[in-house]
Amino acid sequence: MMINYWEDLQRIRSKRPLIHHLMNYVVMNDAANVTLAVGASPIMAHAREEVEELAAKADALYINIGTLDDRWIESFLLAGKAANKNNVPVLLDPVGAGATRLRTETVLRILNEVEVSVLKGNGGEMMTLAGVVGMIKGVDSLGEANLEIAERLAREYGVTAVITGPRDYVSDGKRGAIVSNGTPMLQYITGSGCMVGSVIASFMAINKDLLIASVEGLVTFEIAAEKAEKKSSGPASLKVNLIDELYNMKSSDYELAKIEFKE
Ligand SMILES: Nc1ncnc2c1ncn2[C@@H]1O[C@H](COP(=O)(O)OP(=O)(O)OP(=O)(O)O)[C@@H](O)[C@H]1O
Ligand SMILES: Cc1ncsc1CCO
Ligand SMILES: [Mg+2]
Repeated sequence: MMINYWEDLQRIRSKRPLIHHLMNYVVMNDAANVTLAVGASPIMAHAREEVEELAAKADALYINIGTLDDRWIESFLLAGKAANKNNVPVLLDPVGAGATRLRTETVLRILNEVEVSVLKGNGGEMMTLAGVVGMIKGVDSLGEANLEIAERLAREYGVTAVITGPRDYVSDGKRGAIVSNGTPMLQYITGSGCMVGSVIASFMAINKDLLIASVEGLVTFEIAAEKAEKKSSGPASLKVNLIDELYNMKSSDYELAKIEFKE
């Protein structure tokens, strides 16, 4: 499959799509910086009084349940429905699904009431949603998934499923892809999963093919992370260098893409 990574990154940079985030408090600032570094325009807003207005005008909506409570949950649903009404693609990150009943039930409620375009979580979260218990500790995954689980989730929930981890598994129910870029040091930055969501959402804003947009987001973020790691002495410098590498991405960097497609 031919993917125009560089052309699509240029489209993000020239269009500067608005990415409306309902992003957890832990990662809010980093997600905004990552979104800017790829060339899109972030807004972090979760007040129930404004989310419908913003989601309706956004180029993509990113719902991340990381620091949920009653008010946030109301806003997730309002924003998601407003996005649906206006054909704005929706990415859902089910942070900590399986860790508590509230998280699992909230994700299922959103999937039921909102048409989610891309469902992206780590192995434990996504295996929980596929009915496999005990694979999550707080927000951390206790195991790696596989392409079959991604395909099952895609079919069951009518989404493009993205499962992150040492290898990332992507499926739209028909086509599948495995991305093997990245570095283990990403596990030591809180919110690396949340941040890759911002990059995927930026590609979703300019590419209607959700499987390809997901792969483009994963590959872009993870190649930047590989380059950043070479310049870093630990997680703190990795995070700073990662934002720089996203900003400084070159077309030749995409030669590092490690991707396998399954039809
Ligand atoms: N062992 C690894 N090797 C290479 N890349 C990895 C590894 N583990 C995670 N990654 C990459 O790190 C990013 C985050 O994935 P991960 O599954 O750790 O997310 P997460 O658990 O949701 O993170 P967070 O909750 O901190 O946001 C993805 O781009 C993933 O591919
Ligand atoms: C650590 C943490 N806790 C809630 S959200 C979050 C960010 C990583 O998922
Ligand atoms: Mg996560």
